[in-house]
Amino acid sequence: MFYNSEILLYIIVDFKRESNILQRIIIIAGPSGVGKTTVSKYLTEKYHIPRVVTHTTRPIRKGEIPGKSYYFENDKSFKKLHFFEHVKYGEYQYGSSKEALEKAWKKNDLVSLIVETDGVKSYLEKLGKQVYFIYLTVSDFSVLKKRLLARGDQASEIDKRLNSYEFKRDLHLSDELAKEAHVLNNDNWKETAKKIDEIIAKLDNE
Ligand SMILES: Nc1nc2c(ncn2[C@@H]2O[C@H](COP(=O)(O)OP(=O)(O)O)[C@@H](O)[C@H]2O)c(=O)[nH]1
Ligand SMILES: Nc1ncnc2c1ncn2[C@@H]1O[C@H](COP(=O)(O)OP(=O)(O)O)[C@@H](O)[C@H]1O
Repeated sequence: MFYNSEILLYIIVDFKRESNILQRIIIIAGPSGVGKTTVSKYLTEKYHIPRVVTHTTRPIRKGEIPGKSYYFENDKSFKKLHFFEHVKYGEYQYGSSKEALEKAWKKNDLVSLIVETDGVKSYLEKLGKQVYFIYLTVSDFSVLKKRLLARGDQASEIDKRLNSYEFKRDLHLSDELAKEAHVLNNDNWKETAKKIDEIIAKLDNE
């Protein structure tokens, strides 16, 4: 009897894996400086939730680690990659691969990914209910520039970023994405961390 129920449990777990019910992805979006990387790091450090590493042609920033923050590419190497989705943001290319997603899912059934809002749409279309979409925002957009300066970004890069079409677009959500989003205000990190803890507890119980 005990043996049979063990087999049954194995079949259920295996079925869930096969049908991808267990594999989920927390997608984090929002404007530059809002705290996407900070949230992703918190998920990794506190909950061992790995981040799907994406590719970019933008220059590496102070404090970033190649292969961990991003895979840093040039225009030629970027063209050779096989992407799940890719976009131009400002003057640089960004893209995520199915291989990187599978690699992260091999480590853990719950992973995180940072993308801009067109990327969010692609993931929602392709992965549907496996996606938990967090949109980060702040009450006063003027803090974003201050945070980018405090992060040590170059002033010239900050100006280009803040004036880009994509940055301005991602200050707000389209109606279509708003329906799917869990909006999190990140004015205050302690409060944000508490809200993330609640989200993880909820996801663990689903
Ligand atoms: N669609 C898509 N967006 C990405 C990808 N990787 C990063 N991004 C987005 O590209 C934008 C610029 O990223 P980054 O240069 O690191 O600037 P940050 O927002 O200031 O940290 C952000 O909105 C990221 O979410 C990707 O693989 N696909
Ligand atoms: N709630 C917050 N209050 C103040 N500073 C924050 C907060 N959240 C993140 N930061 C800081 O703001 C800067 C930008 O955060 P980051 O996570 O890199 O943003 P993003 O990845 O969205 O561009 C970092 O220096 C980070 O430490």
